[in-house]
Amino acid sequence: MPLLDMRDVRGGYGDADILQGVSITVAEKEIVVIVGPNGAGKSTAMKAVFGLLNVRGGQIVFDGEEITGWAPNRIVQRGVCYVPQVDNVFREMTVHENFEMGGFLRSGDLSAAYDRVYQLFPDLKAKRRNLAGDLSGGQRQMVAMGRALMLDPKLLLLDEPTAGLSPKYMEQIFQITRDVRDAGVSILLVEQHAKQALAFCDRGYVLATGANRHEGTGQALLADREVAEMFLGG
Ligand SMILES: Nc1ncnc2c1ncn2[C@@H]1O[C@H](COP(=O)(O)OP(=O)(O)OP(=O)(O)O)[C@@H](O)[C@H]1O
Repeated sequence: MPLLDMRDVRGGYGDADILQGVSITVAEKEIVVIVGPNGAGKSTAMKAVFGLLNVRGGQIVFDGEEITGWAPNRIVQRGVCYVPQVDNVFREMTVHENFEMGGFLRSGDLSAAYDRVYQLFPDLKAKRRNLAGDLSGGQRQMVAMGRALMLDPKLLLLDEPTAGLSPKYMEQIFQITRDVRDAGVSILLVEQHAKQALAFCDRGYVLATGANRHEGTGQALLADREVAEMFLGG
């Protein structure tokens, strides 16, 4: 049984359905990427998992329990964390304070959680007293991921984590995403950099106009002529 099983989900923000039947699964310790043209509903599909959408059809099962219609705070408690594309750090707080905020919902000793994030993001250790707003875009993205990881999620949702980053930082974010997976966390991410993301993920989904269009291993999708011609720029 997959960790996340989103089946035939329909829904939107107001009355109109943006998702017309989207099905996505993520297995334990798997990195799954959602790609597709602008406005395809990639971010919306991810928001549906996190309870940010009016879901009007289909169902979302996480770790054996149906979470369709749950509020985000309850979904967080169940083990899913979401890193939005923008405004994902407290800019006026230090790196360490951002991590503290991340751990706020957890009780008990957080020292192991701090050790883990500083191990994953060694660059941030030296910058732990710097304001998050003063960091580079790539480092801010790491703060956002670290803050989410303070909650020790089973599934991490990343909305375009490499948006606006240089190729060097993009590769670094992908590498860190692998490290996070190797530490036992499953990952679902939305990516604009479709080629690079398909090359790095385990499995991918191509969405178009709010519905599934293609799915397969990253390598299979990269090798698919139709996917290449229609979605990857030939
Ligand atoms: N908060 C919102 N309220 C109303 N409509 C929205 C909202 N967010 C997105 N939409 C609409 O939903 C559709 C799908 O948007 P979504 O952001 O999921 O696309 P996407 O595939 O992630 O593309 P992009 O790469 O452009 O972000 C678009 O038509 C968009 O205008």
